[in-house]
Amino acid sequence: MSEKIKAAIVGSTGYGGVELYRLLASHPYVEVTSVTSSSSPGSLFSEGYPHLTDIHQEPLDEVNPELLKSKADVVFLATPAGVATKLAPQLLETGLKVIDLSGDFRLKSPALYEQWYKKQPADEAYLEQAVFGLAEVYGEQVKGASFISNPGCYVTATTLGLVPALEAGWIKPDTIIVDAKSGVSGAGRGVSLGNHYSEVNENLKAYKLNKHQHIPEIEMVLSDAAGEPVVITFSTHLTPMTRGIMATIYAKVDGSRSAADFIDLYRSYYEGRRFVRVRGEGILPSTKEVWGSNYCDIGFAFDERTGRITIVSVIDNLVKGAAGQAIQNLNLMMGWDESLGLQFVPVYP
Ligand SMILES: NC(=O)C1=CN([C@@H]2O[C@H](COP(=O)(O)OP(=O)(O)OC[C@H]3O[C@@H](n4cnc5c(N)ncnc54)[C@H](OP(=O)(O)O)[C@@H]3O)[C@@H](O)[C@H]2O)C=CC1
Ligand SMILES: CC(=O)N[C@@H](CCC(=O)OP(=O)(O)O)C(=O)O
Repeated sequence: MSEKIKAAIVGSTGYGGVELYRLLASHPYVEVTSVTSSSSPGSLFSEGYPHLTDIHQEPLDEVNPELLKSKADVVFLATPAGVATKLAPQLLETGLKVIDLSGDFRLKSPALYEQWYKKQPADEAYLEQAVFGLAEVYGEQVKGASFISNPGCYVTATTLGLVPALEAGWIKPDTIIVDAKSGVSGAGRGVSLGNHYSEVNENLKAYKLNKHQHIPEIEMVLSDAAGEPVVITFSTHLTPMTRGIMATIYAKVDGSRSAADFIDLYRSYYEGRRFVRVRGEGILPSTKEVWGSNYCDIGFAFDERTGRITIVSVIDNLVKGAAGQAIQNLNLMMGWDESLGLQFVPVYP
């Protein structure tokens, strides 16, 4: 390739945005030409993030579709829910490609978005246009698309852990329970009572039980895989760690299957997809084993007494759960190898 494509990051001062910057900085075919701030345009990126001193020198741009069009080919939106609803259509109208990391275009039903996000939904024509970028499941639809809605972090860990079993009809859809845990960076950089140090440290908190905004998104993917409506019990917990999501998933097995059968099924489903690693028998993944990487690692335990399979799926929420998967989607959109710029080893310990 002779020329790099130019990328802009809106919401660069947040955790998803700064992670996009970190990963794109070493992408062989991408140059970051604009990082924006809606609240402090003109200031330096390194003022808010001193680790970027001498790495990024230009002032932050304002969020202006015409300016972005003049500087970029593709725009990543790492903004809170409700921002992309209006901004993404404006950017698409200028001819830019858009990858939205928020929940604004994931649910195809405006009523469902309003119900779970308590915000005004996007225009239906754009909801239709947005391709849901769960790369290992809908990668073929991502290829050549110009507008991607990147999946939620919990959604990525949970659905990658369930889709092969549901598609194969190996688990009973009405028995699924997901017990998920996230590191605090999942809540973004903004401070709130619930995520400051003394509230989180040495603490484990359940939150948004049966009310989490990722529930309809997970059910959308699982229903698609099962070929019938699926509803789940989904419980989220805040853990005293910076990065990482673990989804521990329980379901009744349909028929007679062992953990080894599940391992074979998942290895065959994800064959050729380098970012899903299926562990061997008796080996369960932990969040640190994917830290800083784009991997989703999956392991199994089968309980013969109850007939239940336990599936453990882990990701780094900021990489596979956000920026990494967004770049994986850019690679697929552009017809490149999906792993470009993402081929790094997890940070350990
Ligand atoms: N954190 C995570 O692990 C994940 C996050 N996501 C989603 O990605 C998105 C970003 O999340 P995250 O980075 O954690 O959030 P942060 O709160 O850390 O950052 C969001 C950034 O958006 C910018 N912003 C706020 N309002 C506007 C606006 N009206 N127009 C333009 N920019 C605005 C702010 O920067 P400024 O004021 O400088 O403009 C802010 O820094 C969210 O939708 C989130 O749900 C998805 C998966 C995982
Ligand atoms: C730890 C924590 O608070 N995590 C956030 C994840 C938010 C997120 O990623 O939001 P959308 O994908 O819906 O945009 C939460 O549970 O709401």
